[in-house]
Parts: sequence; C-alpha cells; structure tokens
Amino acid sequence: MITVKNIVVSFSKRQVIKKVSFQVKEGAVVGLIGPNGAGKTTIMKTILGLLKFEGAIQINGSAVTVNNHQALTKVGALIERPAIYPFLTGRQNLTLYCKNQQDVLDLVTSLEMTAYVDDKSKQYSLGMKQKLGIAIALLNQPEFVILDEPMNGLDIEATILVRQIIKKYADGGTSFLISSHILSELEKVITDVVLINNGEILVEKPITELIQNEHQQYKLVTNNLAKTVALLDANGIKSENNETYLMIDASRILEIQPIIYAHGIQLLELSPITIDFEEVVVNVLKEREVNPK
Ligand SMILES: Nc1ncnc2c1ncn2[C@@H]1O[C@H](COP(=O)(O)OP(=O)(O)OP(=O)(O)O)[C@@H](O)[C@H]1O
Repeated sequence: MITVKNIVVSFSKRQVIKKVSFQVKEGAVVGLIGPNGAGKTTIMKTILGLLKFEGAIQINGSAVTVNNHQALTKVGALIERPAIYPFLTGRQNLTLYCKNQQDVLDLVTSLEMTAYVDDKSKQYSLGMKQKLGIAIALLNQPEFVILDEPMNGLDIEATILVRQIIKKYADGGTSFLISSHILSELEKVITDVVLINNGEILVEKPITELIQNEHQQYKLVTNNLAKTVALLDANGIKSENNETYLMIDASRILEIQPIIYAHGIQLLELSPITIDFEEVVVNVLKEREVNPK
C-alpha cells in the first residue's frame, strides 16, 4: 500500500501541494485527476522521492524521502517524458532496466512492439516512445506503477492495449496511480478517484461511489405511462413525465413494481439515469468554485 499523509510541497515558498493525504491499496487503480496545474505531476514526483516535502510517504510501511529511495525498488514509473536513451534500440533500453530478460519478451509482445523494437528509439513516433516508456515502467514485476498521462500520443488500438495490460497487472495485485486528462478513457480502467484542485484533495472515493451518488433518478418505462403516473401519484410517488419515460427518485423505486403489477401494467424498463464521469468531475469542480472551503 502507498500511504501519502499530509504532504506539503513548495516551490520558492509557494505551497503547491497543501496537506494532501490519500492511499493506494493493493490491486487498486487510482486515477489522480484535476485541472492543469492542480498538482498531479508534483504529487507523483514527490512519491518517487524526487522533490523535497513535508509530511510522510510510505510504501508498504517503508518511508520514502529525498535521500532514501529503498522503498521504491518495487515501483515502476512513467513521469512526463519517458526516460529513453535515443541511440539505443527499444529492446536495448528495456534490457538496460530489466532484471529478467523474459519480462522484456513478454512486454514487447503484449504491447505489440515487435515490428520496431530493434530500431533505434530516436526514430520512434510519440506513441512508440510512450509505449516503450510504459513497458519500462512495467518491467521487473512492480508492486506499484505510477503513470503520468500514459495515453499521451497513443492511437485507439494502443490505448485499448494499454488499458488491457493495466487491468491484467492490477488483477495480479499491482497497484497503479495514473493521471490523465482523458477522463472517458481513465474511467474504464480505474477503481478509485483522487480529484485535486489547487493542491488540495476535493474527492477521494471509489469511482462507483462517485458516480452512484449522481444516480439520484431512475428511468421508468411501462406500457401505459399515463396510468402509471396516476397510480404513482395516488401512492405519493412523484414522477416527472418525459413523454417516452418517467423519472423517479431512487429512494422510491422498490415500491413501484408491486403497484404497477397489481394494476396489470407491464414494466418495460427501470434503470438508473447515469451522468458520466466527466460530468461528475466538472460538477464537483464547479460546486467548489461557487462554495469555496
Ligand atoms: N519546478 C517547478 N518550479 C516552480 N513551480 C512549479 C514547478 N513544477 C510545478 N510547479 C507549479 O506547481 C503547480 C502544480 O504543477 P503540476 O505540474 O504538478 O500540475 P499538474 O496537475 O500535473 O498539471 P498538468 O495537468 O498541466 O500537467 C503549478 O502551479 C506549477 O506551476
């Protein structure tokens, strides 16, 4: 587990990370999200012992400091640009960092890099470099992987591939801390969300909880909407009629089926009205603008 407790990071006396605390549990894929300049990269660099900080960071109980990187031996990372030697081939770069050659073979295959892995990496496109950087981060069976904008420059196929690999590693117990601005993509892979703004945490939650909170309304479709409205009304259940469906408050949905069945009405659909992850995040940020702490 990575435990970040009350960390404060300052640049020239300006606090950019302000008492941030969160955890990354085993097998969790935590999305670290927030607007530009929120402090995501700074937090990642701090966890990697690259920046001075106040507070405490522990990886499996062992402290990370600027002078002690012992805790980081099982941590793989891709921060900002991949650390690649341009005059070496992709394979030579991977070999340089790996402890077990089999890892290189596996990652080259699973990230579909075979066609160019023996070319000099200075010739690589942005996406090829990015894949190589991700492969380096995943070498040596890491317990934790920190990825800053891993989908940068990746095409759709590579994005799907990277998503599948993250899931495979997470299923095997590897934990991830991933930042990305592509929330629709991040949503497909993360288990938890840490949302930051101006160096402060606004939300730390499982993603299901964050989105579920917004499932306040259900969509109800029956074979007789007008009669359904009247029946619900008679039972004190408010519904909003949108012509093709009714909107019902989540707190009353369990009562609906017995009422309509008793009157011979057929239930065709009863499903939560979801708003997507992107909308939830925008709403949280907007709400904070209106009601600052
Ligand atoms: N080396 C530095 N010196 C001074 N200020 C810095 C330095 N690095 C980052 N900052 C400042 O710290 C704040 C957080 O920056 P950071 O790069 O962590 O944000 P971010 O959330 O990763 O943003 P983005 O989404 O744009 O990558 C910003 O205000 C930035 O200007």
